[in-house]
Amino acid sequence: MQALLAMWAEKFTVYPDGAELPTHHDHCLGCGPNNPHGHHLRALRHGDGVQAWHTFDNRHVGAPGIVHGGAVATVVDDLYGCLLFLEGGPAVTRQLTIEYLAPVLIGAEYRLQADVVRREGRKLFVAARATEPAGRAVITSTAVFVKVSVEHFAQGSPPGVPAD
Ligand SMILES: CCCCCCCCCCCC(=O)SCCNC(=O)CCNC(=O)[C@H](O)C(C)(C)COP(=O)(O)OP(=O)(O)OC[C@H]1O[C@@H](n2cnc3c(N)ncnc32)[C@H](O)[C@@H]1OP(=O)(O)O
Repeated sequence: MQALLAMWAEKFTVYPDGAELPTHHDHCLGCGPNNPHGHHLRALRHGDGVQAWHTFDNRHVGAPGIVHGGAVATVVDDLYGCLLFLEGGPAVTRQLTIEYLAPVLIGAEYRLQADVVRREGRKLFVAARATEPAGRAVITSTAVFVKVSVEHFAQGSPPGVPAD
């Protein structure tokens, strides 16, 4: 676990505009390339925020043809987690809200954008949206993240080690 924490710490560096941001780790449900249940999200720096183009597949279906709301929340939460790479240190989700404005469709590509709205002590207030190619927003979101030390994550087992 200590090696993983050290690797995370190295990811909090400078990323130029347009650069692809790193994954949190290989098995992350949002962005990990080696999680077979995951979303494999890839995020880019976009100005002071992050953006991603994302297509949900049938592993994340709720009503037929429509993405499960929890899957949408997972991806938005993870996109905020990518925004942290621009903040210079880790934080965790304390509150997450999603406004589901229109169904998110399986197989359709959406543009996701997340930005820091304001910083207050150890709190980061962030906002995100997903839009169709034509520009209509299908979800909007706000969240409160709380900055933590890298050691916060030592509470869990390393990925690949069964917790049960
Ligand atoms: C690359 C590696 C990185 C790793 C990245 C890993 C992958 C990222 C994935 C995406 C992100 C996630 O899923 S993260 C995983 C899901 N989240 C978690 O597991 C977090 C679980 N919660 C906790 O561990 C704890 O509650 C903490 C550490 C967040 C905070 O605990 P605490 O220190 O006791 O503080 P707490 O009382 O809860 O409140 C913290 C501050 O937030 C304020 N606060 C609380 N609720 C609200 C609210 N709704 N709106 C405004 N403010 C609020 C409080 O007033 C307080 O302000 P003030 O008094 O400070 O002013």
